[in-house]
Amino acid sequence: MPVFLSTRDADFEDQFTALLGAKREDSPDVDHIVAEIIADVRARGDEALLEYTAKFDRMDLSADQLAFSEAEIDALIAQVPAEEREALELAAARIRAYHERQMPEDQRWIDESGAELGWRWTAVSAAGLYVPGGLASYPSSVLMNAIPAKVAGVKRLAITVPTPDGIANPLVLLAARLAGVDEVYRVGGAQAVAALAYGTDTIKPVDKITGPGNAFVAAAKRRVFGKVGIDMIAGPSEILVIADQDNNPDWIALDLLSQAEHDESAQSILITDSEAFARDVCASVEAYLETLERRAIAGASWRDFGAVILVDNLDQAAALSDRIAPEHLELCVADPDALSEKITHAGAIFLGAWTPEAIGDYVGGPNHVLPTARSARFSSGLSVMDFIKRTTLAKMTPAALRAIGPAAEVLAKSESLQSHGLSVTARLKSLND
Ligand SMILES: NC(=O)c1ccc[n+]([C@@H]2O[C@H](COP(=O)([O-])OP(=O)(O)OC[C@H]3O[C@@H](n4cnc5c(N)ncnc54)[C@H](O)[C@@H]3O)[C@@H](O)[C@H]2O)c1
Ligand SMILES: N[C@H](CO)Cc1c[nH]c[nH+]1
Ligand SMILES: [Zn+2]
Repeated sequence: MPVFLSTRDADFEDQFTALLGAKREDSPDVDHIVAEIIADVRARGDEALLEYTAKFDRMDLSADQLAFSEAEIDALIAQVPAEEREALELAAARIRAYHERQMPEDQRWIDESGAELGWRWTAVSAAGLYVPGGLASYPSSVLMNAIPAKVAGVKRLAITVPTPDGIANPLVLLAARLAGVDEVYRVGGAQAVAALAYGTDTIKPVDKITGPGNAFVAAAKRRVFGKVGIDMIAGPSEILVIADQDNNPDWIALDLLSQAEHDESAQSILITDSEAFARDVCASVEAYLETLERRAIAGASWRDFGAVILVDNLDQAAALSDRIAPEHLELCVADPDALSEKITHAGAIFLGAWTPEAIGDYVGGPNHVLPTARSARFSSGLSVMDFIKRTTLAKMTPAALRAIGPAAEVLAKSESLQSHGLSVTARLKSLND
């Protein structure tokens, strides 16, 4: 059973704080293992990569088998049934259309001093896209990573994806082909992140690593940040559903289970103002757990990290939601738009009972790579912005330098940085000569 809290409980604040602090992905053990793996891949390159792949994914490869060849990709793609290809193409088109709107414009203007100022956007040169593949396979994540990168103009796209026991999902390769990915490597976990960051003989280093993954992948991304850019910490999935009693308990139960089934470390939370509805949803979750193929994973997640919170009103629900800062927030209430106005911290919001979170996972259009573990307080879901960077531009004229240069001279003096000041003085002096 998940924990059941009520804001009326005398110790609610303590219980809620304990829920927020629940250790799901930030464990020192994981970080310790990951640090060793990264150091080993840095030191031994492909050799270490092959050993970890044998250990964790049970595959004995040679270095020249790390990358999927074009012929292997062609053969796998040929196996994809038409229905799956069409669904993937629909998803790709919708994701592309959504992300094309995100591309910002360059700016350039002349201010009152006569200085010309601005900025321009350019893409990172090479991006490494982590596609999870341990407990489930994620063709949709290929699209969610690669399409924004392509829209941004990234020249080289490399995917790493674990293929446990050597089993590759043909749809992952088709998604890579559809999205214009250049290289696909059959490696996963912290070792893949290390290879993308530091490079090996086979995998050339990239400038930015994006994509979701389990606790090992999330910890590895944290550790390589600085050597390369990363998007965010997109770890084990989460859903928070705020629902009133006018909902079908089965629908809400399935929404909670949809994220619980990703990982034993996933987290599903229901906030409602109706105790009877909460009990109905819990009963429905238990009933579905009897039948689901992934009941072991979903059941463990619901038991260990699931929660039901009873509130007096929806304002309370919104305030608690902001403290949780969930990856996914479903608002199944009479006026979801009004409630969403009261929410500040969430990776993605799904408005109304007709918008199951799973639509966002596949075909809605917005990105499904989203911040987890409360990091929606300070980061956003993956977007075109993650693959571009801004370079500022400044162009002075003699008149502009005359107008603003003296202030620079004063500030340089106050910082005791003589050459800074003199570089301005020399130019101003030449104007007066
Ligand atoms: N937040 C998001 O946007 C988002 C999107 C999709 C999926 N996800 C999450 O991604 C995760 C996918 O996890 P997964 O496990 O299916 O695939 P994964 O590819 O992330 O992890 C598999 C790899 O983990 C490594 N690993 C496993 N056990 C290990 C151990 N004991 N020591 C060292 N390394 C180990 C192995 O190298 C293995 O190849 C789930 O948690 C899911 O919820 C999140
Ligand atoms: N819900 C995941 C993000 O947390 C994304 C996903 C991919 N496939 C299914 N779900
Ligand atoms: Zn999902």
